[in-house]
Amino acid sequence: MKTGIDAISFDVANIHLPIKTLAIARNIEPEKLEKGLGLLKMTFPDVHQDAVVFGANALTKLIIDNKINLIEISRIYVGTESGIDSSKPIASYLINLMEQKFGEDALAECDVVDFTFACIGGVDALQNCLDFVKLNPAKKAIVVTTDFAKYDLNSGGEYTQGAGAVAMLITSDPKIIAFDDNWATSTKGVFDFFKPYRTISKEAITQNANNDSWFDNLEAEIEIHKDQPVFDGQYSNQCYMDRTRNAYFSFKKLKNTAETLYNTWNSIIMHLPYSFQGRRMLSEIYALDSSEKIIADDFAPADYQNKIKEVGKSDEYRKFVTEKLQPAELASSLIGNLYTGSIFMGLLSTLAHFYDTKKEISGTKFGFLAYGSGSKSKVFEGTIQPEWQSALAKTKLFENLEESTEIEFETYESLHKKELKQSVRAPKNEWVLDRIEKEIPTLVGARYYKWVD
Ligand SMILES: CC(=O)SCCNC(=O)CCNC(=O)[C@H](O)C(C)(C)COP(=O)(O)OP(=O)(O)OC[C@H]1O[C@@H](n2cnc3c(N)ncnc32)[C@H](O)[C@@H]1OP(=O)(O)O
Repeated sequence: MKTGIDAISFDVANIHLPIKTLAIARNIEPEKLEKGLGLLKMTFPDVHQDAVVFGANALTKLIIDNKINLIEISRIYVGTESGIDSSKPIASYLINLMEQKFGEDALAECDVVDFTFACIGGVDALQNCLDFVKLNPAKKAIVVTTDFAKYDLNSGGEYTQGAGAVAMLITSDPKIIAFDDNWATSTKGVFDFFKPYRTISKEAITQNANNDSWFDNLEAEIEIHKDQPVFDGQYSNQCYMDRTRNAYFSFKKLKNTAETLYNTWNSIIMHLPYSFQGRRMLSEIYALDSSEKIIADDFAPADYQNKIKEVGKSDEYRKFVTEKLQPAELASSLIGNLYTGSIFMGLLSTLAHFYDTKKEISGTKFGFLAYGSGSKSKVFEGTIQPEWQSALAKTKLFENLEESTEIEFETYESLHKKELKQSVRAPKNEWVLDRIEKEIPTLVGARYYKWVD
């Protein structure tokens, strides 16, 4: 029996800053961001949007577009690293909103939970739901990945920001992609990127202006959880490379194959914190998994990185990137980082590209290389199913991304500092954050959302 993704939908922030505008304001060469990292636009949440809003919108679209009967859904598992609460999961908010829209008690027996492991939490949720459906083939599950990839102003991560969600229906006999049973994992506990609770003075919060006004009543020194991570960019790249390489070669062992694995994949879907991360990180695996290219015996360890760089710049590798990686990069260039959703947006981007260019990919294999800081990689593969095109007909990814509204640099900065009070784009047919409770002691901090027609 096959298990996999039967339907997919998304919701991304529909306002953006051209990356060139940010580059000029920050005194960075635009070519570095555009040609070096593959960035074109950076999406950013509007005043009424947060991770719950994106997740709820993607989920609502999935339900409506695919006429899902909610009684059939046994699980809604959320991958996120943008939790708005240390106790109440985003999944609990989603249940409430879906019941508001589709009827009280529609999900009363549905199991819901959040999975958090940086950017790989959505893949963990997927793997769990696949196992569940394998055991219960008549049942269905939904995976929602939702995040706001927010970095400090002027930081090295600022130009990789983005926001949005991807939702997927997981069933037996899926229409889009069926996953194989082999999954390889590589794990190591490191501090490459994390979001710790930090003790911070009230003064510092006010200077940062990144606070909500209800902090005003707190003591001078408080412990807060910031949306923005503490990170070491180059070290996080090294961890990404080390984990994905180890998981890739474990996967080869699991499959017990001497064949160059990536040659068996029509497309390669990787976690893309920015568009060109995959192509910059994969050259090592590309070089190592083919005896003709290099293998450690051919050169001293000191030559190793140079040799990898050389391979990465070769025409052969460029051709490989264009064929196998570029379709996944297209949406990332126009959106930015989606954290848990990035790998699934890469899948959607690839499918939408082949759909728009009318390429038949049914029966081909896709390879997946997932990564989450902290750190963990999972490598797995799936086969595209005969009905993938009909399942994708309503998604219209690139048409939707074209409708994004450009914002000025000043608007971006005031959104980042939470100074803007009125939405840039009036909401329509979507969930919005209505208010945060500030008065009632037993509800302080509770977030309330509403649907806007
Ligand atoms: C969150 C996670 O997923 S962990 C894994 C990734 N880590 C992150 O996303 C953390 C947040 N982000 C960051 O810290 C940073 O944005 C990073 C680490 C991703 C990038 O760091 P930077 O210092 O900005 O860029 P870096 O020097 O690594 O690369 C710039 C690239 O642009 C190229 N470049 C520079 N100038 C130009 C130019 N004028 N024209 C063309 N290319 C240029 C460089 O050659 C280099 O590419 P190459 O190494 O492939 O040759």
